[in-house]
Amino acid sequence: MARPGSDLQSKQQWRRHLLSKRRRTPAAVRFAEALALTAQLTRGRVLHPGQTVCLYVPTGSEPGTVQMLEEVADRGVRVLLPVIAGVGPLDWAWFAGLDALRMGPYGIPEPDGERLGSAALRIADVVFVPALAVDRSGVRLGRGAGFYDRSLPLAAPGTAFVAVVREDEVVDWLPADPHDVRMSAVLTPNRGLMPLSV
Ligand SMILES: Nc1nc2c(c(=O)[nH]1)N(C=O)[C@@H](CNc1ccc(C(=O)N[C@@H](CCC(=O)O)C(=O)O)cc1)CN2
Ligand SMILES: Nc1ncnc2c1ncn2[C@@H]1O[C@H](COP(=O)(O)OP(=O)(O)OP(=O)(O)O)[C@@H](O)[C@H]1O
Repeated sequence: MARPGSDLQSKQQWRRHLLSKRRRTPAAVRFAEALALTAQLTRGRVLHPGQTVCLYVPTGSEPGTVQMLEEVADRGVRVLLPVIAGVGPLDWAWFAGLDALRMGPYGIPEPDGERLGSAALRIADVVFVPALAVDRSGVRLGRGAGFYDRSLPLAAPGTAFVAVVREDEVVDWLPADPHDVRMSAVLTPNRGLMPLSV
C-alpha cells in the first residue's frame, strides 16, 4: 500500500531507516533504556512469578541487555529463548543462566540445553517479540527472515504477543503482508506496557 507524502513505503525501506536510527542512538541512551526496560519487566506489572514467557537475547542495538534475562528468571518467571532450527518455526529452550548460552546463527547467543521443539511456544503466557517497530494496529516489523511470523501461530489462543521497541519505534502505520501476525501490546523502556488495537 502506498502512502502519499512519505518516502517510507516498503518493509525494506522501513528496516533501513529504523536500523540506522538505532545505530545512531548514543550508547549512554541505549544503556539507560536497557535499565528502564529491565525495571519494566521486573518491577512493573508486566510479569508475575509462576508465569512462563518467551524472551530473546538482545544483540546489537536491540532494546535490553542479557542481564534482564537473569533478573526476570530471579523473579520466579520461567524463560524460554528462541533457537533457530533451519527455515521452519523457531525451536525453544529454557534460559538456564548466562553461562549456558552459546553463539548461534546471526551472532545471536542461544541456550545450549535440551531443545523443546517449536510447539513449546504453546506453554507461554506471554511472548516478547523483538521488533524494529510496531504500528498502532499491531503490525510488527522484524529483521526480515519471517521467523516469528512462522512461529507465533503455534501459541495457545489468547497468548499475549508483546513487541519490544524503543518509544519512537511505535509508529502510526507500517506496511503489512497477509502472513504478518499482529501484536496485542507493545513494551517500551519508559512508557511500559501499552495495549494495541488489533
Ligand atoms: N535477539 C533476537 N533473537 C532472535 C531474533 C531477533 O530478531 N532478535 N529473531 C527474529 O526473527 C530470530 C532470528 N532472526 C534474525 C533474522 C535476521 C537477522 C539479520 O541479521 N538479518 C540481516 C539481514 C537479513 C539477511 O541476512 O538476509 C540484518 O538485519 O542485517 C537476525 C536475526 C530469532 N532470535
Ligand atoms: N507463515 C509463514 N509461512 C511461510 N513463510 C512466511 C511466513 N511468514 C513469513 N514468511 C516469509 O518470511 C519472509 C520475511 O517476512 P517478513 O518480512 O514479514 O519478516 P519479519 O516479520 O520482519 O521477520 P522476523 O519475524 O524474522 O523478525 C517473507 O519472505 C515471507 O514470505
